Amino acid sequence: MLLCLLATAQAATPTRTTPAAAKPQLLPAEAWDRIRTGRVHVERDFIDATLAQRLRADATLLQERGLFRPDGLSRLGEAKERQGFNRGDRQTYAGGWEASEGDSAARRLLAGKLAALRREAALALRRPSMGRAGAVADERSYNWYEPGASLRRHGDEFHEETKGPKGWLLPTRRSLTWLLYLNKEWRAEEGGALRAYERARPCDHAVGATDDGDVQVGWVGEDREVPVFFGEDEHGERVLYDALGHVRGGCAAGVAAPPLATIADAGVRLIRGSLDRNEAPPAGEAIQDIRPVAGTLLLFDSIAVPHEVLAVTAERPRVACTGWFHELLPAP
Ligand SMILES: O=C(O)CCC(=O)C(=O)O
Ligand SMILES: [Fe+2]
Repeated sequence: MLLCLLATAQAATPTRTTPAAAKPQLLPAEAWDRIRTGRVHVERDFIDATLAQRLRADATLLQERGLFRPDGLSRLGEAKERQGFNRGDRQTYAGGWEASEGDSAARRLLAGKLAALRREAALALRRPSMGRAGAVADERSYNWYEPGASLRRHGDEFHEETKGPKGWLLPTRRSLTWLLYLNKEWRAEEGGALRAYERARPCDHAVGATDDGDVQVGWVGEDREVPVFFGEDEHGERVLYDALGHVRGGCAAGVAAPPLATIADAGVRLIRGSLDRNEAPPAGEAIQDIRPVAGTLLLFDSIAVPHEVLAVTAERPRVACTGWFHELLPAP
């Protein structure tokens, strides 16, 4: 996390080689290149139709048993129960993945496949702590959207410094987002697309965080996108710096949680997860809409890619299985 990072930042370029044992098996090498440089990978038929059908039936049964809770986009610092979510919001399964209720065997099958995916991702993306089963948290759940429901634009993870009192509380953070859809023959007219906001211009660098764990907070660059990270140098000064090693802002040591907008140089485009009401979408983004068809897996960096779920216009619910692979945070 320290500013020997200016040297390590360079190491995050695509010149690295992947060890022979790291040969991707579940996904092609291009998938990991896309994800590593801040794009969404879409893998159709990650699970077969039989398992998708079993998981859909399982989610439906758990929903009928009242085990889902409305769970829109939480505002940091406010208790979820007080945020007034209802069935017009996304609902998530509130029981455990290992619960004996429903088709636990189908859930176990998926868990096995996801564990293999996580190991492969840890090697291919060089995020070693993500590969440690048991040592690092995994989140997974079912998501349920009644007709009309949607999920506003958001990011899945942020720099701890920007989380207020919730920052630095946990030993891990979300590293990689996976979304697996369960909707049989879902048509475009049925809405509910996952809208991803990728960078319009190409990026040649690893996004999300440096090898030392400094988390990405923005982008710079003219023709190509260069990620900007936030960390501390050896004197305790707070520094924004890009993947090429250039300082892009900062402030003196001892300033706790400085607002990034006040310490970033003018050219830095800070990552915007959720937007304020009436706020125009940030420049430099490209929209990608993905239909949530059964068996389709989406994978992307949890920090670099804001996204939303467009309103479901179908007369049936939209069902997904979603989660995050975590990695260890460096000590604050
Ligand atoms: O249901 C989906 O497709 C996306 C869910 C999501 O973005 C989230 O839970 O953070
Ligand atoms: Fe999300």
